[in-house]
Amino acid sequence: MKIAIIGCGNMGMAFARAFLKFDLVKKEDFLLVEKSPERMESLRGFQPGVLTGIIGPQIADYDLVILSVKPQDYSLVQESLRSVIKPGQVVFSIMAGIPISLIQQTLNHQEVIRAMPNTPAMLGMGITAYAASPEVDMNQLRKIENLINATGRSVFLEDEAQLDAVTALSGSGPAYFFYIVKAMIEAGKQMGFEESVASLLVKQTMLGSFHLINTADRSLDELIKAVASKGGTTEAALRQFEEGGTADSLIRGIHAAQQRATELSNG
Ligand SMILES: NC(=O)C1=CN([C@@H]2O[C@H](COP(=O)(O)OP(=O)(O)OC[C@H]3O[C@@H](n4cnc5c(N)ncnc54)[C@H](OP(=O)(O)O)[C@@H]3O)[C@@H](O)[C@H]2O)C=CC1
Ligand SMILES: O=C(O)[C@@H]1CCC=N1
Repeated sequence: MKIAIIGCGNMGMAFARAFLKFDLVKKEDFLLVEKSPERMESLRGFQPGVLTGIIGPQIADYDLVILSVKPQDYSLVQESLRSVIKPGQVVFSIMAGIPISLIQQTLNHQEVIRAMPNTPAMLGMGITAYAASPEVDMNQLRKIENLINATGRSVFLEDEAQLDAVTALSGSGPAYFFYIVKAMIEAGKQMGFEESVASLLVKQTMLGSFHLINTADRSLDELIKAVASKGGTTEAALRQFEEGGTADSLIRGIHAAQQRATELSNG
């Protein structure tokens, strides 16, 4: 399969590297389009078949065109892509918020898949939800699913509208996790630990706790209860979180992310 990637930043290259790792695509079968001169320079080491700063007619030679620019940059991309894209090519967008119908309309092109991955895709541990226009056939869809699975796990959504919520939950989710880890390390520093020690204590706690969630035959409430002894230290912390509205605040934040995804679709 020959793949063109437009916007070769964090996510575009996470996908490219995952495809390479599983031998799904050869290096010479990549066309990388990147605007940033610094990024272009670093992409030379990847040795793609074609590395360019502009969208040109050679795009028509590629089976799949991945759109991985920021949603705000899409209007410029569509202006040049519209005249070179050909029927039969599949457009695969990971841009937050931009609906399939808008991509179809702006590119005058019907075969479109919209997906929402997350940064653990860089390690092959991502989760990607995706939806497809009816014009994408089963054969195309199967090939795309194989590609996505090189970056981790995947969920097909019948209802594209759910992708804004996916964006808020798992797309942005890694940042929420890092935010909580950072706050815990900060608390450790305030209590007198070197950053390295605080970091080790917190990271290993998160890793072990994650495995407990995944393997222990207990609900989250039961897992919390098993840590929080009556009248003990954990209860003191949880009481403070409740009084400060920590869980509510996280939930409100996730709704705000969903709202922002919807705004991005409106330009
Ligand atoms: N980061 C994440 O966790 C996730 C991101 N996404 C989505 O993925 C997309 C990319 O995000 P991310 O990889 O983080 O962004 P990056 O900024 O890392 O990468 C985007 C790249 O596209 C370049 N670019 C902008 N305009 C053009 C153009 N016309 N032609 C070619 N290249 C262009 C940018 O250059 P310059 O910097 O000069 O503008 C930049 O290098 C976004 O739409 C985002 O919504 C989805 C899921 C998770
Ligand atoms: O913050 C963003 O807009 C993108 C989408 C999901 C993660 N990053």
